[in-house]
Amino acid sequence: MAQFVAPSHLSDGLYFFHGKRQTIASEHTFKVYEPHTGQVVAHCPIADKHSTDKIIEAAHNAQPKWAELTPLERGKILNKVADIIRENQEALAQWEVRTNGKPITEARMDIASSADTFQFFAGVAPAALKGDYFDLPGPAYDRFAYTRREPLGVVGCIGAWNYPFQTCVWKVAPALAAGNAVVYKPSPFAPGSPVLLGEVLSAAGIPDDVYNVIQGEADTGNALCTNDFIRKVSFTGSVPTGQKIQEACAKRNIKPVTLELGGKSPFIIFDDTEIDNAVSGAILANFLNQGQVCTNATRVYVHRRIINEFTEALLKELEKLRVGNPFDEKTNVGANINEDHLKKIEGMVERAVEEGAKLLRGGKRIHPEGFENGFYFDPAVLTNLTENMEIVTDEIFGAVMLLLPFDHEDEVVERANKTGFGLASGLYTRDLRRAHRIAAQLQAGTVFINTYNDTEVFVPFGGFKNSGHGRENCVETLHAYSQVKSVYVNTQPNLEHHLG
Ligand SMILES: NC(=O)C1=CN([C@@H]2O[C@H](COP(=O)(O)OP(=O)(O)OC[C@H]3O[C@@H](n4cnc5c(N)ncnc54)[C@H](O)[C@@H]3O)[C@@H](O)[C@H]2O)C=CC1
Ligand SMILES: NCCCC(=O)O
Repeated sequence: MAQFVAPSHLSDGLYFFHGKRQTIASEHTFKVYEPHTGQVVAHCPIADKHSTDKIIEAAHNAQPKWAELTPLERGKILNKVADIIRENQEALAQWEVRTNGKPITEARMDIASSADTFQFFAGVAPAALKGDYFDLPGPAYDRFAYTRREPLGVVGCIGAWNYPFQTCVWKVAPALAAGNAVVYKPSPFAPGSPVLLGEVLSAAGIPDDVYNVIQGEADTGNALCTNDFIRKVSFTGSVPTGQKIQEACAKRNIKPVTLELGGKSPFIIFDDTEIDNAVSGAILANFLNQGQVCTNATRVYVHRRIINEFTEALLKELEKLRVGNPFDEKTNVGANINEDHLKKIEGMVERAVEEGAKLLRGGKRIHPEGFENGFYFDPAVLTNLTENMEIVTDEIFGAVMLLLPFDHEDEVVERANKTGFGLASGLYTRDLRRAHRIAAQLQAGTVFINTYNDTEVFVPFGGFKNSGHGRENCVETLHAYSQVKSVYVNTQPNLEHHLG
């Protein structure tokens, strides 16, 4: 068992199988960018169907031995994973910044919470992966039934790029705790972190081929979804890709899917709110991780009576915002994931302004000194918007805050729910009765009251409506990575059996 030492570069291998970092031969590659410098740091080979199938087959062969361990035995290994992550928090966080461009202060939190995730699933698995017992007619010791909770086999996971390490952990920790093997395909925009996780898992004692990383784009993802050995797919990404994945997972054999998809969350600020608190909440809800958070509350509804005061306080607070070098401890907003994504956000802001929106600040690419080629965007605040503008209806996935006035509670709830998405929502008020009345009406998987963007490993996370189905981060997740077998028992098989 090798000790985990964070590598200084990953260009020698962005695959993980047979228990170590590897590369493969391939005719096709994609470029790996470092968002904060804008430099290409690797050319990653793309796994075709043949390579994908081979790695999945090895996982299929390795899984039964892992499944033979009891949940407690597996949990001991997963607790070691948590320990190694904590011991290497700084090195892993530095890698996360290089991979994704986010501020180091945020990356540290992502890594710390990933350790908690392994610890949580290690701890709950022995109690949660349990069966039931049923009496059948006759003496209880002659005939009864019981259930067993068994792993599914090999689970295929496909991730987005905004939380490269954490997204991977949210899938891998429960899947492994339940006794499955995993084949993970990261986003080609942030391929490194799951490979580092592989090295951590091996150092903790996860057997070879139980955890694997393959690389590629849509074709590789599709090869994963349509492989017969894959018994479940867990996906984090956009709604259109989620639709394709759900379809692909029904094609060759029926695979259950967990879909964590996009959002367009509303954030409602009532006129009884302490303005400074609401300003901090709105900034957290919009500019965390450069605005690249699925739960982001871009639609900020502010009561008309306080919207001027709120806007003034917000713009004043945003004068302190520091955009730039993500390794600087004082930076609040780092680099966007890549140039195309940055252009997409700029384009949405430009079109909104052409349609009549008023840009109050930011909204353009910037080139901080020393990092001129990095993908930096000055967070935007827009007002003078209407509900049917593209920027108000479509997911932006960038640092753009939209200010929309409202007059009445019923009106704002209706506007908040008028979207196909249903991932998250938030509200600020001092009136607790109103807060819970609205929480009950909002069509979203998570509601934040006087707070935003909290995620705890023991609280369910997932979407309503087109934002997906299934939950991560809770005991229920373990059930989604396992299946129930019912066993009927007759301890007296020699007794005469009566039909009917
Ligand atoms: N609900 C949630 O927990 C989260 C949702 N997201 C959502 O993810 C999106 C941003 O991430 P992106 O990487 O741009 O999403 P995306 O949907 O473009 O890609 C996600 C992953 O799917 C793969 N993929 C693309 N086409 C595929 C296909 N046909 N078959 C199989 N795999 C395929 C990509 O290579 C990537 O690994 C946003 O919509 C965001 O809201 C992001 C993070 C969390
Ligand atoms: N820590 C936030 C997770 C949500 C997301 O992946 O966008």
